[in-house]
Amino acid sequence: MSLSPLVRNFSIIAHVDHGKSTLADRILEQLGAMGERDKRDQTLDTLELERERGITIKSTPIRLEYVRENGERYVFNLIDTPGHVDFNYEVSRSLAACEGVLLLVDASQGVEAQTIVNAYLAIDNNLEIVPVVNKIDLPAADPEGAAQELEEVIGIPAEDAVFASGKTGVGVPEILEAIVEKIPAPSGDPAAPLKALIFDSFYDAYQGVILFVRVLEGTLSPKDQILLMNAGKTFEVDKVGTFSPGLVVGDTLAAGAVGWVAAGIKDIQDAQVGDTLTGKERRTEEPFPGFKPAQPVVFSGLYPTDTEDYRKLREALEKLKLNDAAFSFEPETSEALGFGFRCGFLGLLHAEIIQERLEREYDLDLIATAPAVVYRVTLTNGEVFETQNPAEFPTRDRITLIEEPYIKLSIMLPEDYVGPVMQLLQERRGSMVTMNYLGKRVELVYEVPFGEILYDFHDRLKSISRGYASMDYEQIGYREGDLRKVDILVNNEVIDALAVIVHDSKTYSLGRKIVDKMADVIPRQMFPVPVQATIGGKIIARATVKAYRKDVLAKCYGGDISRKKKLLEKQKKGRARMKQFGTVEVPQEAFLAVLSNED
Ligand SMILES: Nc1nc2c(ncn2[C@@H]2O[C@H](COP(=O)(O)OP(=O)(O)OP(=O)(O)O)[C@@H](O)[C@H]2O)c(=O)[nH]1
Repeated sequence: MSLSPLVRNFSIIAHVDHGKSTLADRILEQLGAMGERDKRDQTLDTLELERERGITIKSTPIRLEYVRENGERYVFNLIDTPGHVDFNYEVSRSLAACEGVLLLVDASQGVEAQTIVNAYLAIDNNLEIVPVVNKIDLPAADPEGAAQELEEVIGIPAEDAVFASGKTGVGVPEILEAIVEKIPAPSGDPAAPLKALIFDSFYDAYQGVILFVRVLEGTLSPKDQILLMNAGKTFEVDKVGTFSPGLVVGDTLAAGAVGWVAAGIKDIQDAQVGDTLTGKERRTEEPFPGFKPAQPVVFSGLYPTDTEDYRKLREALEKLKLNDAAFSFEPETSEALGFGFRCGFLGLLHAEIIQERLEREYDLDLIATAPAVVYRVTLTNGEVFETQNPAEFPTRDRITLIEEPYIKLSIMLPEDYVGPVMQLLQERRGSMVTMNYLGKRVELVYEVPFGEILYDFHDRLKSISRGYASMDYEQIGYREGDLRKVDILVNNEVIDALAVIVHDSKTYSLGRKIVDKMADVIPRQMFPVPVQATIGGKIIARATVKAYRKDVLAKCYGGDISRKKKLLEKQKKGRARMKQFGTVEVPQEAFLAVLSNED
């Protein structure tokens, strides 16, 4: 007998801050899943950093029991999804493990950029959508307006929306009923060959990698020999179980179930999100479609400020990597910064999180170089290679074609700010795809080079729109770009770690800004320090860090001109020696000078 008719697998999706965690907690509370011990705010967000930043990074499913008024008992598997665009692939895999979603919209904010993107992820996965207009307790709430927007923008009938508040709990019983009524039970044949989708994983020091899986077909039990189809590796299952919250050991997981598997997997690279489990002998015909290996798209160099910390940094990176298939690092040497690592991330937030964890949890002081995307370069000899390290960029005369990654960016904003935001997008080399009016709000869809939004785009967008604009994006592949490498020289020496790749139209303005900013932050030396920006050896901007002027003449009250000359001569020599032997201290700020390119 299969239990699946009484199972509901679902997820909650929403724009950031629309109240996903709060509502999830209220549902947990109503279903009695939160013992006093666990009753902290927002059980679903686990990492300390997640709490502080108020965002969800790792998905943690929870198994709940719901008893209807007529006595029917249901098992709800609530699968949480990360709340940031860097992790959209993880979101899409978590959704693939569900039959339905609660789509939350803040009643005072209405539909935002991430509401739309998430709703489409759900539609692409053929999921049933239960629309929920949340935070209706707010004085500024306009539940009907928000429901209407859902209908206009996404095509979900306004009358289907459940009005609720995660804060007061109103509407939560209706949501639970809607989950039973609208979201289909999982299907799948428990007797078929095993087919299970990995939608998340983490590394446990004792059991190895723990896989979070949705069983689509067949059954999974301890001692089973399994094959990870994309990785091409086989393992023996140690334990399986469910979530309650926390890992609870069970006997088997049958078609329709959401649970976890431990199979002595040591390397998280072997068990990537999106891969399919099947039997080693009795295989399913096709893996679950849409597998994408985790691939870093943003790169930055990380160097210990204290060279003694190199080993400590390596060990910390290795530990973080155990738990994060999407993070990569390899040793790199910079003439300026010494020994460090070139690290790859899913996006800027991911980069910031890892850096912060290194500094906090591993007590490391780091210098991070400006983040860069992956460029594709075709050389005159026909060779094509990808590089994300400006220091490795070939010279102009060896290049026939440079391509850069593009994204499709959607922005929701009040119509009053459309002009300035369009101007910002133009500055960032964006081209418009569509513009939709929704009452007093507008959805702008643009195609923009990814490198152009890496730095301060989001902050600028927020400040231009007084915080009202929201954005989301997806990658759409490579396009030709007229890009140049700008080198930065301090004291006439190229500082490799400061090189940046920039569009031809921006080389002069960016070069100017970088050298000015650097001249500002580099401490004064005993001699003047030139800071220059160059392209292919040609200087395009220059600034000088002024020297301290030791007032050697102060000692010669008037008096002898030859003595004055001698002193000045002496000072000049001293200066030359300093230049020769002295090293200029370049502070971390200078490495990020490129980031403040919009001042
Ligand atoms: N008035 C009111 N405030 C709410 C309600 N639900 C959430 N909030 C507040 O809205 C803010 C965001 O809530 P969260 O539950 O953290 O939002 P979230 O969608 O989980 O955020 P992410 O995890 O970043 O996606 C918090 O300050 C909550 O206290 C509600 O129903 N009514």
